[in-house]
Amino acid sequence: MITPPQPTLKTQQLPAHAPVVAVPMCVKHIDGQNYHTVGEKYLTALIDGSGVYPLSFPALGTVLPVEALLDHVDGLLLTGSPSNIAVGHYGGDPDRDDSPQDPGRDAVTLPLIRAALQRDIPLLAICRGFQELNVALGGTLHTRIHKQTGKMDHRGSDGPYDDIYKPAHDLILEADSRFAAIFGATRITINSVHWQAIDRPADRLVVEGRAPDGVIEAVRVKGATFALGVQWHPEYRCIENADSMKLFGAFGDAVRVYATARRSARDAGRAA
Ligand SMILES: N[C@@H](CCC(=O)NCCCC(=O)O)C(=O)O
Repeated sequence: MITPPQPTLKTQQLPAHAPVVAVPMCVKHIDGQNYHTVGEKYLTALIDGSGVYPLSFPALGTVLPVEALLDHVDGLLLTGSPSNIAVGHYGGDPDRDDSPQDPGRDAVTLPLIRAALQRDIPLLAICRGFQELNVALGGTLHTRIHKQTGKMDHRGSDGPYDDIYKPAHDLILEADSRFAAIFGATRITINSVHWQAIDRPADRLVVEGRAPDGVIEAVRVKGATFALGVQWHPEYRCIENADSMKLFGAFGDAVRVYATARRSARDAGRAA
């Protein structure tokens, strides 16, 4: 039995014109109805860590023009989720029979990632979002890392939350990587709450960090101003972790630069 979710962390007051970051939601089935949800810790991490407004976006990609969303936002955050990307999107081995699926989310995030990268919108992808980034760009996944010879068990415990998201292993970063520059270090300690992981990284991804067992944990999109993916959970109690605040702070800085340019272009269009 998992103890109730962590208490809502203190959230700062944002300036009126703080930039806006889109956060695609997941579909949960409760009592026969669909609910569109997002974990609160991602929202408070954007507010407290990045200084931006989160804008949750429903997983209705088959009826909503997801690309139109990008005309109104300054960044994209792809959250984690217990659900897995449908294997059909990357041609991998059959997933476990009881693998939780979320086709509604798949239908939004995979095209949204490609569209955001075409516009060079700042993007931060976390856990499932990290895996979506790889699949959207043509990469593949392992569906059960703990079954791989020589790999650690990267799954979280059964609770309570502080145990699930406790520090689990080191992250070893390439010395010349964007992440090493953000953290000011080539080795940090991270949490781990995932069954799956990148198998073949997409051609556009630079692998910047791995776990001690070689599992890919940090990637950067080649040629993008700010498009980073992480397999761990920096959003969890973000304000209590210096490395997490550095990562969300760097994301917020990139979003503010993009927002300024977007507003200037919009104002110039109005003046014309
Ligand atoms: N289902 C995938 C991705 C794991 C993941 O995103 N875990 C987070 C769960 C809840 C949360 O913190 O948002 C896998 O198992 O690899």
